[in-house]
Amino acid sequence: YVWPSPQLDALEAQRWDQDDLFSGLAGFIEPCDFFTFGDGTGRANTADWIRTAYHDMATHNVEDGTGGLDASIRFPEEQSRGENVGTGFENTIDPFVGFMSRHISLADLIALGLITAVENCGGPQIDFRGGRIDAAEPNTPGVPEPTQDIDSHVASFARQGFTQTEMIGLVACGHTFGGVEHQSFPNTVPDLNDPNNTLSVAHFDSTFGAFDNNVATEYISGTTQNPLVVGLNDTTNSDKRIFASDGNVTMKSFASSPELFASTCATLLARMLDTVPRGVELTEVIKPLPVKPTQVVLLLDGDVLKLSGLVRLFNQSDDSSRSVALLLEDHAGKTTTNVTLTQDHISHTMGGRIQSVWYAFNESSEGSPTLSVDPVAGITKMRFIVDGKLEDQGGVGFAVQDGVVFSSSSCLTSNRPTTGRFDIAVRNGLNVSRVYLEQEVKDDVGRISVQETDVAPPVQPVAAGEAYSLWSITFSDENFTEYTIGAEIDGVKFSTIEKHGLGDLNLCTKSTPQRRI
Ligand code: HEM
Repeated sequence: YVWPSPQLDALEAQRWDQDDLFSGLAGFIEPCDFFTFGDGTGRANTADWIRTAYHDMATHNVEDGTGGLDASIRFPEEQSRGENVGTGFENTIDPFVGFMSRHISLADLIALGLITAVENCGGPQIDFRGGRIDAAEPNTPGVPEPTQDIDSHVASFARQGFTQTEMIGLVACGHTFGGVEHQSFPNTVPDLNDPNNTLSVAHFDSTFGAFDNNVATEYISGTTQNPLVVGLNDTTNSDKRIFASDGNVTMKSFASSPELFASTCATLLARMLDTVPRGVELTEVIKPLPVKPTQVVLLLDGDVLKLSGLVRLFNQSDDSSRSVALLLEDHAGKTTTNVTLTQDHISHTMGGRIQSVWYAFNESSEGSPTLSVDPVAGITKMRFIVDGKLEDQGGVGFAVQDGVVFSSSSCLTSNRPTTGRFDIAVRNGLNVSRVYLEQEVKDDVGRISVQETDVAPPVQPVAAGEAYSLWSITFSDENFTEYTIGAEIDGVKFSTIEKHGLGDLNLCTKSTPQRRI
């Protein structure tokens, strides 16, 4: 895709900046057997995340198109069903909710949780598409349980959209992580009395925090301790029935080839994540942009436009001799700025297999982290030159919108109660039909939408330098909410990326009057 695209940019960051400051779930699963939810050992967040994705998806019905990966597992009503025993779902959803935004649903985060867990803990790369929609209500029950017989399991996976062979694959791909906990399944797993496994979790294989084919090699060699294969209670030995249901052909192939196991899991897990209710349209597979501007902020500050941001070079070594230059093009088509950028930080993805190097939009590490641009000339696009090679998305450049920007003349009119004025600078000569503040709000089932508050056009134009006029709105805000700025320019909606809140503003002083023409 071509940058900027607000939703794809956000999904791309969450998917490919797995351990970065701004996004990334990987911090919750380092090391891979890390467990954050309550005291005790033997469980791992990775396993909870993978099981959550499966149980959310497993309600799908291919016939009527209902159910699927839609975060319906967040509803207490669904979590309290016998088929969803345990605390793993809460453990998964609690931290994920903080990563939701207008562009990323909880269901997308559940999908990304599985991908991050598998990729960061030794597994293959999994294709990710975004655009899942969070359900408004619980789905019909439908998660398979270990007490059911093989015919029920085959029928259950068929209802979810998977063949018998695919069922064997999916169960093995999931059960390379985690295990069965005594508290949830006391008849399958006894109290283990193990000081290194205080939650008494009988693991499916000897490496419960890692993706590998041990679940298959140990099963085929007869050394498996999988509690759903060698459990004392044969009624709950569902993995035994499933794995053996094709005469062990599939499990033998997994045991003899870690590569085949990994590639089969990559395909099956991607399909599992893309199993969504009928009518939901997923995006294209989110590929990493090789050169990606991020956190790009343009503000009007007095008589200058200030540009700040970062550019990420994906899959690059940490090379101090690399040169990265930023070129800015103005409304007349001229390149007005050509600065050499400084390295800012490094991030990793896929468990350290891929590294990204980030450069900040400032000329030196000591300088201010912004570039000044003449507002009259303005800015229309960015280009980068990396070690002499032009990076401009095949000629289109990286478009920057300078038509409607936040003005740093915004200030607090009163501290108690908190009342403030947002000044929004609108470029003269543009066809701007609306300016509004955007606030992310949650509905009564936790889904995020955007609430718009119109900013009335000024009664008389208020000049802000030669190129801009100010539209202002005064409002009180007890909740210190943050807003993005939205506008309709030539009938097309646009939003700033950065958020502003009254909490960030200083008290208005006499030196920030509004000038009138
Ligand atoms: C017939 C199908 C399946 C049955 C009967 C089944 C059964 C179970 C049971 C009884 C547990 C123990 C849960 C606990 O102790 O709280 C479990 C755990 C787990 N299952 Fe499955 N499962 C099935 C399919 C799958 C699939 C398809 C996946 C993923 C692709 C999956 C992923 C997991 C994971 C990761 C855990 C470990 C959870 C943890 O350790 O916290 N399962 N499964």
